[in-house]
Amino acid sequence: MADLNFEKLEKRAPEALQAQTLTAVVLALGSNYHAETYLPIVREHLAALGEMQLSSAFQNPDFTATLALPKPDYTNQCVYLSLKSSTTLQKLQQVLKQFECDCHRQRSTERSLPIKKVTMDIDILLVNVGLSKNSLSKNETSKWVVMSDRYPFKAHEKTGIEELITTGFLGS
Ligand SMILES: Nc1ncnc2c1ncn2[C@@H]1O[C@H](COP(=O)(O)OP(=O)(O)OP(=O)(O)O)[C@@H](O)[C@H]1O
Ligand SMILES: Nc1nc2c(c(=O)[nH]1)N=C(CO)CN2
Repeated sequence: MADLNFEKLEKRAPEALQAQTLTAVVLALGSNYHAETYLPIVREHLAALGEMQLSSAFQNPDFTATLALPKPDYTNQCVYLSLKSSTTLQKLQQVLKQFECDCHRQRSTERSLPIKKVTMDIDILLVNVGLSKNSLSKNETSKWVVMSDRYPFKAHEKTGIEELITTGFLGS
C-alpha cells in the first residue's frame, strides 16, 4: 500500500482492541536519555518477536519543551514489526512494557519531575488486525487500524511511517 492514507483508516481506542489478534504493528520508539545505548537494546528485543523494518533514527526537539522549560532532545525511530506469532494487543502491550523496564525506564519516581529521563518509550501507532471470514471486505484477510489515542500522529511519527511506506513494507 504505497499510499496508506492515515485519515481514511479506521481509528480504534486501545480498550476496544485488547482482545484483537494482531499480525503486525507499527511502533514509535523514543528516548531522551542514553538513546545510543537503549535504542540498540530495544531493537534487539523487538527483533526476537518477528521481522522488523526500521525508519531512520532522528534527533528531535521534545515537543513539550518551552522557552521557559527547555528539555533534552529525543531520538525517535519508527518500526514495522511483522509478528512471528500473532498475539493480542493486551499481550503485546505487556511485552513492550517489559522491554521499557529492561531499558531501566523509571516511572513512579519520575512523575513529579518537570523533566523526565525517558530511557525508552514504545508507542503503538498502527495495528494490523485479522478480519473474520464473514467480513464485508471479501478479498482482505487483514487491515491496518490506527490507535486513536496516538492520532493525529506527531510530526516525527508521520515522517517515520512515511519512510516505512516508501520502503514498501506497510501493507505490501
Ligand atoms: N498506543 C499505545 N501504545 C503504547 N501503549 C499504550 C497505547 N495505548 C495505551 N497504552 C497503554 O498505556 C500504557 C503506557 O502508559 P504510560 O503511562 O507509560 O504512558 P507514557 O508512555 O508515559 O505516555 P506517552 O508516551 O504519551 O508519554 C501502557 O500500559 C499501555 O498498555
Ligand atoms: N520529539 C519528541 N518529543 C517527545 C517524545 C518523543 O518521543 N519525541 N515523547 C514524549 C513523551 O513520551 C514527550 N516529547
